[in-house]
Amino acid sequence: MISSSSCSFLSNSAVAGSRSFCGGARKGHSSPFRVVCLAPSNDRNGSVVLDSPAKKEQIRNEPTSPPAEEETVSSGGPQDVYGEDKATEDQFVTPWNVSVASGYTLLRDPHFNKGLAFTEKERDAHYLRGLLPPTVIPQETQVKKMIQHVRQYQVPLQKYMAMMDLQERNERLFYKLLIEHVEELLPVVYTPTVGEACQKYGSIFMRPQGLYISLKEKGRILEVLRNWPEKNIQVIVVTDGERILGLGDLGCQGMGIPVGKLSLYTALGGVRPSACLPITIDVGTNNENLLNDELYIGLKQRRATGQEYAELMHEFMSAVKQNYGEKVLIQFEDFANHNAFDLLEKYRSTHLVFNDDIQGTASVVLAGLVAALKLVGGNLADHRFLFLGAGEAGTGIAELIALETSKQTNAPLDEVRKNIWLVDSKGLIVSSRKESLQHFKKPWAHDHEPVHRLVDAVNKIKPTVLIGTSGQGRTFTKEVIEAMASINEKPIILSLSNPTSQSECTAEEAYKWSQGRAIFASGSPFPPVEYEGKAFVPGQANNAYIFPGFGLGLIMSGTIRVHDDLLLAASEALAAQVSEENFEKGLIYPPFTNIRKISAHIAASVAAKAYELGLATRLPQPKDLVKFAESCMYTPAYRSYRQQE
Ligand SMILES: NC(=O)C1=CN([C@@H]2O[C@H](COP(=O)(O)OP(=O)(O)OC[C@H]3O[C@@H](n4cnc5c(N)ncnc54)[C@H](OP(=O)(O)O)[C@@H]3O)[C@@H](O)[C@H]2O)C=CC1
Ligand SMILES: CC(=O)C(=O)O
Ligand SMILES: [Mg+2]
Repeated sequence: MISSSSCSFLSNSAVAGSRSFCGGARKGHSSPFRVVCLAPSNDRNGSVVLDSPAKKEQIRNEPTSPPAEEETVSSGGPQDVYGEDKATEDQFVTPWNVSVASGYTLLRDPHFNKGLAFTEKERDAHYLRGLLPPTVIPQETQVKKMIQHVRQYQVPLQKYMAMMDLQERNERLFYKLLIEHVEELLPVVYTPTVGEACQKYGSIFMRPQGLYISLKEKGRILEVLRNWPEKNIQVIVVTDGERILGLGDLGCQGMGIPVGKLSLYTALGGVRPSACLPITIDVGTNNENLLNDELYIGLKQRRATGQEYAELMHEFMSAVKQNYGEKVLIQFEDFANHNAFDLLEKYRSTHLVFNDDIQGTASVVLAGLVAALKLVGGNLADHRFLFLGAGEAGTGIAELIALETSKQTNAPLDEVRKNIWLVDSKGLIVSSRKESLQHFKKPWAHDHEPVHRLVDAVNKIKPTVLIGTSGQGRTFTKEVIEAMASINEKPIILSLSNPTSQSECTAEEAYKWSQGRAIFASGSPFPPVEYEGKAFVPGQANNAYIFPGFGLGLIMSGTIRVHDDLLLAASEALAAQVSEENFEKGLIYPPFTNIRKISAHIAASVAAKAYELGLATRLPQPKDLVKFAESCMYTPAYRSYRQQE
């Protein structure tokens, strides 16, 4: 056996950042075991050497006779559109090599396994002969095979499990499949199916994903972070599981959300999978079913609150900064609103933090509204907004609309807020309720008599835009939609709550009850609807449009703090991606098919704004930020492995 550090290509820093699964292999298997190095390796100029696209094509066409390994060209860097994934690292070129075990262990390492795509030469070089059936198939064929495999399942959760299984076996194939079939597979790895997966998380997973930090680890969180095998982390998505989609407190089982969001960071935004870290903070759960379930995987105690909660979170935030530095992005996801706003407020000036439910959602909805104005006319200031739901998503969106309107009109924020109304579980938010309101609702308490029912609020406020962020399914009733349609020629109706079961109305209901006049989008996807012989394609208003590109923009520019203007920049970039063809179909969001291109534009716009505000630390500023963003993106094509001499 040769230890990983004996690889002559490995510099000290590369050793620190490399994955070595040698230890596991030693314990588990007695198969031949040696160190191999992956191309890329470094040429003398410090640039990364990769196989050329032409050579990759040759491999595809002639899988049984791979070209000589010496035929390599320089790649990576800004010219290499979607070519390599190194540019999101801290230095422009990071000299690294990775050591992996060969043989049986290599096949069981999801980061490096290629399955039947291992070439004849690789099979010889890496002790794989006999461990695989004799056929060699290219990655493209593997993708075709896998999509057929996923499609054979009728039950969404089975499709989800097939995808997770693939992710655990062959990471690059997982991402290639997801990228190439993004419209079809997004509802499988993300909402709505991820909601059901979280509900059943404890029983469907054989192998833990991500990092669990519970109250038991108090005082030792830095130690726990150091147990994670990757060192160069760029994005952490963290939840405490208290508000998972619209499904409530799922405790430790909320882990499905950070895992799913981070797979979108990679597939949609091109952030390297090894730079992504899903974390669940387990402070207990108030979900009685879970507390009484002997198979529940989390802490069986009621949720810690107050000082105990704050101390654990503070230790976590400090440990993250200590371990990964100032520039790691921490995305808060699906915290309950009584913690979410406070955490964002507390850490926004000391850490690079972003709350997806408050800020990402706001940015995506503002983009959809700006696009919708092209269909309905007028400026933001000409419209009146009514929300069902005044929590993270509702007040986050409301605040960004107000900010943008105020910038456009030079009117004070307090003045423009008066055009925006919110309804919570107790009715319309009005000034007579102000004393008892949570702090994030107070700015929305306008003078009005109390109104209890949504339909009455619609008839009294006469909104042009109705937005559902209540987490309560079927609350946009026939009466409500008909009222919107009687007030507006083209009512804008957004049912943002997830998963599908919690959507305020279905696409079919929105079109049917508005006689085909609604401009509709929903948080979870609905299939196209036919109404009176006309096809309607509903859009998906989901923060998945924003956070991957937004995060990439922060990372590639080395931005150290999130500023509201960055959210506006992301929003503007997304709205600009809606084409005439999309508008003709009534769409206010572009299709997800082009999401990597969209993400590159969002990233560029966010980075440009960060440079303008002096928040970006990566200097000099690249000239063409879109190209730079594209060059930073991870691509899941297999790499050629070569043996160490
Ligand atoms: N499409 C997307 O990208 C996103 C969608 N969402 C979805 O939005 C929903 C809400 O999330 P979030 O804002 O974080 O949750 P919060 O818990 O912060 O807010 C929920 C709000 O809905 C109100 N509410 C609950 N029941 C009713 C009811 N019957 N009538 C009127 N209002 C009601 C609550 O009222 P009260 O304050 O009185 O309790 C609260 O104001 C979830 O389903 C989530 O999945 C969230 C983020 C992004
Ligand atoms: C989409 C999302 O972030 C949510 O529903 O919570
Ligand atoms: Mg969320």
